[in-house]
Amino acid sequence: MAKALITGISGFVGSHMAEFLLKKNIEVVGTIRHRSRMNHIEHLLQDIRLIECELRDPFSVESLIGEEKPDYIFHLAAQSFVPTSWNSPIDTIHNNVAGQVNIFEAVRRFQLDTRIQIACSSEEYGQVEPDEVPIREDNPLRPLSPYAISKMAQDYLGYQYYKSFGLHVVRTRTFNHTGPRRGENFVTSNFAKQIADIEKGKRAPIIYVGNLEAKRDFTDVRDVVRAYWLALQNGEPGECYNIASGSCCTIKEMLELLLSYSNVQIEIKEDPTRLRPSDVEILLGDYSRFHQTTGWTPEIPFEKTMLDLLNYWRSFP
Ligand SMILES: C[C@H]1O[C@H](OP(=O)(O)OP(=O)(O)OC[C@H]2O[C@@H](n3cnc4c(=O)[nH]c(N)nc43)[C@H](O)[C@@H]2O)[C@@H](O)[C@@H](O)C1=O
Repeated sequence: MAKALITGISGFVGSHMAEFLLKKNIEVVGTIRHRSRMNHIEHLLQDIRLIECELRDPFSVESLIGEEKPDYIFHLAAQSFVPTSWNSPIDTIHNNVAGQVNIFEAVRRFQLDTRIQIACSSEEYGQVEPDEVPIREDNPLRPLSPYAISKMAQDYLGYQYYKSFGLHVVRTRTFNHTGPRRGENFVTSNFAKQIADIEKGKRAPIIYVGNLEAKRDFTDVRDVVRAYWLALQNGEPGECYNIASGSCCTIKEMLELLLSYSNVQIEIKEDPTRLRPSDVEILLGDYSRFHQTTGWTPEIPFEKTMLDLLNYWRSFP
């Protein structure tokens, strides 16, 4: 039986990745930290193994990799919220970069032929010119946040460890993704939760928003984890691939879709604290390189993703 290690298994994507791999009969081991919340993976605890590991600590990572010797690593653990990266830039960069270097070094030390997927991001493209969409992998990277810098470093470290040491690293540059369990800081989940709370009478019928003009390309998380699996089956080591839906909408259009699923009358109000020092205007991805290599296409329509997300928040008392 093949064995997969998922870093950040208790997180949004990690929990969906674990579900996907278990259905494929892969043995699943995941890293958690002492303060990790377990609510996303409670239903899986019988079928997975959890190991406490601080990825920033090289000793912790070395003993984990040496003990487990996984066939696959899905490296999903990260500080992934862009606004937090302005408040704690060094922490974001250190967390995201050091954790990954520790994994690479441990795989190298034990001379494993582990296949490693690393979760890079469309945020790396940053400032995109109107004639550059849909964005291809060879577009210049013009990062606009410390988070984007941390992901560029992860991305290029993946390239470098492949070139220097032959590590089997596949770099997935994923555009926005969402679905049930999405953290409530992120815009889709934040708006869905506000609507669900208004429906329950827990708050006044006013939804607070930030920049509604930004355009984003959303993929369902369940399509994304399938892409990560295919990246390690058929992806070229050292290569980077866009994972995207190939279409985008404004945040306003996304909000209107969510509101169309609700019967309550809701007022929209801008909350200035939700505006960012600089916001990426448009992210629209061309995923043809990944499609040609793996045959992947996104399958779940955006309308279903957003309804599932709203119903997820409605399911809480
Ligand atoms: C690919 C990339 O995708 C994600 O990064 P993100 O695009 O920053 O995601 P988000 O959901 O925080 O914002 C999306 C857009 O929505 C705007 N927006 C408006 N109003 C609110 C609002 O009220 N809250 C938030 N959070 N955003 C708002 C906000 O200004 C931005 O333009 C992460 O997964 C990241 O890890 C990643 O890699």
